[in-house]
Formats: sequence, C-alpha cells, structure tokens
Amino acid sequence: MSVTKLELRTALGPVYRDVLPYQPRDCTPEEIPVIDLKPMFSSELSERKKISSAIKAAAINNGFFYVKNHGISPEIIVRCKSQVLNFMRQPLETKDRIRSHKYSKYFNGYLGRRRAQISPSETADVRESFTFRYSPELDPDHPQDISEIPADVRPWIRGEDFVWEGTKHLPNFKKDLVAYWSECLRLARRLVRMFALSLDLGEDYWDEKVTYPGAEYVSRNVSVNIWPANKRIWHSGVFNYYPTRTQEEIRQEFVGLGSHTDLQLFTLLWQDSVGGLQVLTREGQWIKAPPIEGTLVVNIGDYMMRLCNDIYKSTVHRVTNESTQERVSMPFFFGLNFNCVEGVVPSCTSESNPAKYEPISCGCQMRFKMEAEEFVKKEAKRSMAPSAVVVAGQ
Ligand SMILES: O=C(O)CCC(=O)C(=O)O
Ligand SMILES: [Fe+2]
Repeated sequence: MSVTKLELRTALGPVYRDVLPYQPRDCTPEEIPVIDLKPMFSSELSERKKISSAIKAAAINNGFFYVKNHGISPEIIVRCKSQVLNFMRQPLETKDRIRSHKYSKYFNGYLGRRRAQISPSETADVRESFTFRYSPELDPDHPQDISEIPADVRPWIRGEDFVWEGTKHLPNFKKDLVAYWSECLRLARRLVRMFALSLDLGEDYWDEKVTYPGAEYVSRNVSVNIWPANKRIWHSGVFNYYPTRTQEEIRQEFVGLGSHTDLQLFTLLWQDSVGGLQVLTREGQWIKAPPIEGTLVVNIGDYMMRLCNDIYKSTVHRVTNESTQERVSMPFFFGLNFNCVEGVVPSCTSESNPAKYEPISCGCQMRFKMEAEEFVKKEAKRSMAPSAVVVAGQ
C-alpha cells in the first residue's frame, strides 16, 4: 500500500504525517463522538467527571469531538454568521482596507482569497478570513483597560483596533462578533477545566498558576478573574468564508483550507450546514466531519499535545468546499497567556516516560511567520514575472 507523506507546518517547524491512498469517507460516531456538555454545568464533581472521561477518550483517539448543549444561544450564532457574510460580500477594495498583510502586526484583519497557503503540500487556500485577537477591554469576565495591564504583560496583548475602525460602517458588526466570541471564551474557560480534570489535574490547574519567563512564581488563592492570575486569556476569533470555487480552481483542485493542525490548547468551531471539513485519523484515513445542528466541533491543538507529552492528539484537518454554496465557519482558538511558560503536565510523565518537551510559551507563532514570509516571497516573484506567466499557487 502506498502512503503519501503530508508536510505540515507547526509552531516549531515542519512535521510529516502518512496518508492512506483512499478517498475521504464518512466518519463513524466512535471516530468523532458527540459529547453532551450538560453535566459540565453541574455542581457535582462526579457529574463533571463524566465529561472529562468522555473528553479523554476522544482526545486520545482522533482528537476531534462534537459538543452539544454547550450553552451558546442560536440567536447569537445566527447574528454573528450574518455579520460575517455582510463583511465578506463587500467589494474587495473595502475588505482590503483592513488587509492583514498590510496593516497588522499580529495577523489580525482580512485575508483574501488565495492570499495564504497553510499547507505546503497543497494549493493556496480559497478561504477568506477576518481575524481579531484578545483585547482586555473586551473580556466578558473582567474587562480592563489596556493601561491597567501590568507593563511586563502588556506587550503580549495582540488585539488591534484597525479591524474595528475599518468595519465601523457595518451596523453592529463589532457588537455581534464580540457577543459570539465572548460566549466562546466563557465556554472555553469552562472546558479547559474539564481538560485539566481529564488529565488527573486539579480543575484549576490552568487557572491560577502563573509562570513568568525568568521569574517563576505560583499564585494560588487568587480569584481566577483577576489579571494576571488568570492564565487563560489567549484566544483569537477567526471568521472563515469559503466562496464557491471557479471552474479553474475546480480543475486545479484548489483546497478551501489546506491540511494543518491548530496551534493552541484547543479550538471551538462552529460550521454552517454546507459541510467540507475533513479530519485525518490516527491511521491516516481522511474522514468527513459533517455539520451537526446545535453542536460545535472541538479539536486538540499542538500546545495541548505538547503539554500532554503527546498523549492527546493534535489532529490534522482541512476543508474542501465542493458544493455550489458559499460556506461560513467560525473557529475560536484558545490557549494560555503568551507570558506563561508551561511544561509537560506532571500526570503525563513517569520515570519510564519522561517529559519529551521543554517548557515553552504558546505564543510561538512560527507557522504564521513561515506562511507570511513565503507569501512575501511569492508576491515578489509574481511582481517580477512577465504578465503571461502564472506563478504556482497564486
Ligand atoms: O472551516 C472549518 O471547518 C475549519 C477551519 C479551520 O480549521 C481553521 O480555521 O483552523
Ligand atoms: Fe484548523
């Protein structure tokens, strides 16, 4: 059987995965289970443990699961999704007023069609996206002005105002996006406690312990909502739009979003009813993760896999929009503060299985850097090429 090698970009450089030579097939409920989150909201530890065991089983297997009864209201989701369409259906010149490559220091803003290529093994991505990152004044649990943030932490804040300046003309755009993002943040802050429990750690393991590079200290007995004791602030909201492919793109088999893993602890993903998300199983088989009404998809990111000494899997996934409809998806990437340096958790090591990794911050954005650098190189090549020459991938 001939397997193909898939090259992936990760935060720390390229890694390779084997892919079996079979067409993508539908997933089974065992491969991507649906977890009912209702017990997570219970005051009984035994109830919450039901969730953590289910998470553990899914995270060890394919690292992908659906959650239902997650508590985010359908109205908030619908409003947010229509704002994404309001933004994306504007003329390119208007969207380019917040063009990420031009105006952002931190990959916020608008990324146009085929303006990035997440997978070096595939084509450029047809996906367009709008991204914003955490700003303390938007925090639903403890809003703070940036000036109140300790000076040593402030440089790690990645929110940028130009994304809101350039979308002011769209009524309620910021309000509706932030409403959805806030709900995701609240949910993720609860879910990370279930992940901690699933690893036999205290539920507050990732809440209170703060480690600064160079000056380590542990702060317990502080409210998790007081900065900077709360480590769980890193997250970005990305709003993906997959236009239908042109005939040319269909012929050249352009991907919606190429194969990749996510970088942080975990991702919460809402997808509309169009479909197109695919997941690579442990065995190297592509399976389809179809939309299930009322659910979000949760997947493990590279940083979680590292902190778990590879016990939990950061799963390769990709999107192909083969339908004749445009598609919207809304991922929310959740991790720890960039000023935190975390090592492998104690429950995932033993004498015979020592930590494979050094402590590190989840702020390592090498993948984005690699993508951006390659993009600049390609742009330069394109501008130098005679107009009749098509440069690959563009
Ligand atoms: O659109 C999707 O279904 C997945 C998006 C995704 O994987 C990402 O943005 O990282
Ligand atoms: Fe992803």
